[in-house]
Amino acid sequence: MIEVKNLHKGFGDVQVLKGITTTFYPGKTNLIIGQSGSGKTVFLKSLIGLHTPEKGTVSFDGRINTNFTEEEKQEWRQEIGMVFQGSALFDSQTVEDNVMFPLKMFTKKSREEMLERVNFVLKRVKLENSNDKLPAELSGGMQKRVAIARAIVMNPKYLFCDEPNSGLDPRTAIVIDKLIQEITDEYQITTVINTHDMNSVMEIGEKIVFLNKGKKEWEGNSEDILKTENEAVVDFVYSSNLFKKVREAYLNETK
Ligand SMILES: Nc1ncnc2c1ncn2[C@@H]1O[C@H](COP(=O)(O)OP(=O)(O)OP(=O)(O)O)[C@@H](O)[C@H]1O
Repeated sequence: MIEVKNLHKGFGDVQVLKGITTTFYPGKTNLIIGQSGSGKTVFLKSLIGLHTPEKGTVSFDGRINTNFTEEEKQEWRQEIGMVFQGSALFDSQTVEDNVMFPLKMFTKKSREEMLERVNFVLKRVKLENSNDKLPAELSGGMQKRVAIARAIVMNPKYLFCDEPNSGLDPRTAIVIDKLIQEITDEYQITTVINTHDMNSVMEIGEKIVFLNKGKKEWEGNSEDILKTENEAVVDFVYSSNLFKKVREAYLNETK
């Protein structure tokens, strides 16, 4: 569980996060949405310790990250998996080496043990028999799956994904979303995803936090978002005609 309390972060005179409080539970896909510039990336970076908040706390199962000793910080970092925009794989390394990288960095496992774990996670993302391929030989969706395999290879408690669907066609995007949701549930990971993708909001939004100008404007799940009358959420989420129609149909059905 990740508990965020009154989080503030600014740069110089510009206050970006203005007191955000929310809780992310294990086994749930938690989505952060909001307009460009609303503070989603700064928020995610503040959670993983890349930004230090001026005020407020982020606690990971009761442990406040800014209070960690150097040793505790190292341990905590190993509990975190990350999937970046554009996958961020090492181009010159094979799939196997990419996925094995965190194990080599952080564990003292033997090569056989590492390989066993790599093969396990590659199978989990349905990429068995791709060990020797280079990222350039894979489609965007497959690269994303390698990135997910690498993110879970250390068996993380927390998974952070920054725009995991960027650059993918809608069908592949849903496959990736579902995979993240399944893995989150299966291993009871606390997963936090920054997204622009309204399909993701509807498909896997078990908890959605809507940021507006650095504040938490609204939170709820994918069903709540269909019912909400919050103007800022409605303006943002239902700016497309398609989603407007989906909402109208839902509201008519549930009248
Ligand atoms: N390192 C920084 N120094 C100064 N200002 C920053 C820094 N990082 C972000 N900002 C500012 O914080 C604000 C929020 O940026 P952020 O990247 O979090 O938005 P976002 O919601 O992720 O946007 P997008 O959806 O376009 O990625 C912006 O006005 C940005 O210019």
